[in-house]
Amino acid sequence: MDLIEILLGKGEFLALSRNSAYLFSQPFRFDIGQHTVVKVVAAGVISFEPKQASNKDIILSCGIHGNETAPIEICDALVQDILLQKILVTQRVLVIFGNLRSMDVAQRFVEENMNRLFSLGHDNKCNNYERSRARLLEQAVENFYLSAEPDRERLHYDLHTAIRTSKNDKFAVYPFLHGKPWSKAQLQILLACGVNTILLSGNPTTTFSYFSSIKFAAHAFTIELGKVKPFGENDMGQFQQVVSTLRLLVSSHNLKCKEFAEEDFFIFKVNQVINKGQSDFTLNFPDDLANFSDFPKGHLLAFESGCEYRAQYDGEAIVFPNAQVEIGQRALLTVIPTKI
Ligand SMILES: O=C(O)CCC(=O)N[C@@H](CCC(=O)O)C(=O)O
Ligand SMILES: [Zn+2]
Repeated sequence: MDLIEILLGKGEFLALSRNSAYLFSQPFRFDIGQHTVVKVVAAGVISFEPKQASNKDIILSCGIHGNETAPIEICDALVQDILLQKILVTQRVLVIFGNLRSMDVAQRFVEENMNRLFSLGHDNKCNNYERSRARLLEQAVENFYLSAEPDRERLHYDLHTAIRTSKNDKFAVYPFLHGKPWSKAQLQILLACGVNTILLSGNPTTTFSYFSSIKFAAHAFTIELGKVKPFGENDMGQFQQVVSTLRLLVSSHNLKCKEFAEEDFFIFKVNQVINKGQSDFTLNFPDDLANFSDFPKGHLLAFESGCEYRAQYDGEAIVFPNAQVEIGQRALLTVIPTKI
């Protein structure tokens, strides 16, 4: 059996990408039935294009951090079902399994956090797996969006899970839009996915979602789906809404969502981005404290030589605390409630 027959017969694109990446060293394409063109871009990168007219270009990425397994399992099952003709795409879809090597070692990354490597330009001075992979993924995104008409709707949902538990279990980071309006229609899609908590970012970042947002005006989000678990240990019942909504999104012409209502959401804006400046950076709360735990004004949140970081508002909450990051990288976000 050749590779295309194996993909169409078993649908195991991710397994082959991880076990036999050499099979995907050159791009290739094939058809599913009479209706869909499949383009295999590289190991872990595959697109599906309906032959009939469509109006959306949708990117679903996962595994940018290799130990965030629930999104990887969700996208793996989706790709299998498309290849096996259990789902018929009606929109152009690019599915990206980001950091294949870090999946193998069940780590967030091998050498460097890939989600700090986008929009950096093609600087080859320091090279490693994550840097070259980030460049490949940027190129795949560019090719995917630019090979269709520009007036189509572009979406990019970059699916993650958080290192610790979260009081608001599923939440999305809305990248900084430089003054452009937030899309309420997009928030309704997120709500249909079971994501009712939104963090409005106030600055440019080097994340994958910000890259697609700023460079291609895509509706892009980092979407956090619960807490990191090893492969096979996710309770997939927790993801029914996101699974069914993403499947509808790629296989319908017009996903119907309910009307926007502010009270359906918890909206926060980022108040402080606290970067680790010294090796002795310390968080002043327990390792198992959940994301979105809040503090009174003046409470000491973290400290390091020469610096203290305190809550500036009553009710300021912590998100993504991580004292183990490299010096210079984000070790903590604080957020405060807001409205849009
Ligand atoms: O739980 C954590 O500390 C990190 C989970 C995660 O990977 N989050 C993303 C957020 C990206 C963004 O701010 O848009 C990350 O840290 O890369
Ligand atoms: Zn992540």
